[in-house]
Amino acid sequence: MRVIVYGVGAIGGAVAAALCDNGQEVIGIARGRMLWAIKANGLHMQSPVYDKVHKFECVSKPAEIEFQSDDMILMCMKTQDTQAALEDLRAAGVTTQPIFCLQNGVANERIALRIFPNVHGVTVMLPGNYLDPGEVAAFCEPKFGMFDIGRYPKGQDADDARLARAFEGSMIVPFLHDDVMQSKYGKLLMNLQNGLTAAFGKDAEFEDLYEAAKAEALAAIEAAGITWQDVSGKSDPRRSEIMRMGKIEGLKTVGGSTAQSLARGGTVEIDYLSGEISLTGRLHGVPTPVNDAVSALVAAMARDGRAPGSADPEGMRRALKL
Ligand SMILES: NC(=O)C1=CN([C@@H]2O[C@H](COP(=O)(O)OP(=O)(O)OC[C@H]3O[C@@H](n4cnc5c(N)ncnc54)[C@H](OP(=O)(O)O)[C@@H]3O)[C@@H](O)[C@H]2O)C=CC1
Ligand SMILES: CC(C)(CO)C(=O)C(=O)O
Repeated sequence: MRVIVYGVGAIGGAVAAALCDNGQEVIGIARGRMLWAIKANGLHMQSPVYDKVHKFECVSKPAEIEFQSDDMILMCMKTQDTQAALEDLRAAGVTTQPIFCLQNGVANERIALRIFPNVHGVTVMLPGNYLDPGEVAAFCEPKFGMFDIGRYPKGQDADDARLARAFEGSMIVPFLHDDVMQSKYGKLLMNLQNGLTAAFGKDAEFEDLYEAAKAEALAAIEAAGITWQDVSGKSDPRRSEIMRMGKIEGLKTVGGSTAQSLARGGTVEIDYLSGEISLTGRLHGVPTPVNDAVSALVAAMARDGRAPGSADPEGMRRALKL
């Protein structure tokens, strides 16, 4: 059994490191300078209690892999890159192998299920950082983080158990879940902070905007009849044991995964985070002005190449009359 880590960045890097520690056969798929750095020097993974370099096979696209029926495929790219990545898997001959979506938001599983029959969701609770090509970090201790794992749209099966076993005892703690999308909706509510952190900076005051975005989200998902599970720090008792925020000497983060995308330049995932709430609201007649404004602002910042933290929360409050 091999584990294909598709999209080696912050999360894919942490996952590859945890699996390598467990003696799993890992094949990474990466691109750009990340690919060349891993090929040349391996992947350097750090946490407050961890500092290792891992060497594993890494390729530039699925077509370079001869897929086997018992391979597991872990989707670790941002949602805006999912469709193209799935098409490359199909072209490379993937059929019934399990596709696990280790991604924020709730859109990936549905996108994957159009193409592949065996799709699984994973809620990723792991603050990860893509520092530089070949360099990734996770800021929690004692573990990098924890995953809820289950079949999409519901239930759990032997492939979920196989993935959980692959992580058992590693720096990532796996939990099997009967209704993983409930957990992923709970994580989506937390990720409504991603756009705010990206726009205004991780140390800015925007609690009022987050609370307003969350209230809209709760109204929209209730109108849609969606049930969710609170997996936030305040409510999920697993977090305090497994993942406490720590420090890594000499390393700083610009913020969550969306802020990191802005910092590196390129595209952002915001339409599948705040934008998922706008979509749900529009489908069910619930206004979502705060989430609409956050998506529009962060998309514009990405388009214009603006740095994370370069927008002013007062401007948004004024525009929204908050
Ligand atoms: N970072 C975090 O703390 C957390 C992130 N998540 C979620 O995990 C997912 C991944 O996020 P994260 O790890 O931060 O993202 P990163 O951008 O750090 O890593 C994704 C990597 O995948 C690469 N990639 C994208 N498409 C392809 C492709 N077709 N072939 C090869 N490589 C590809 C990207 O390349 P390129 O850079 O060139 O685009 C990038 O290097 C997202 O859904 C995110 O929301 C969930 C919890 C926490
Ligand atoms: C909540 C957080 C910040 C870390 O788990 C995240 O999901 C992200 O950065 O996208």
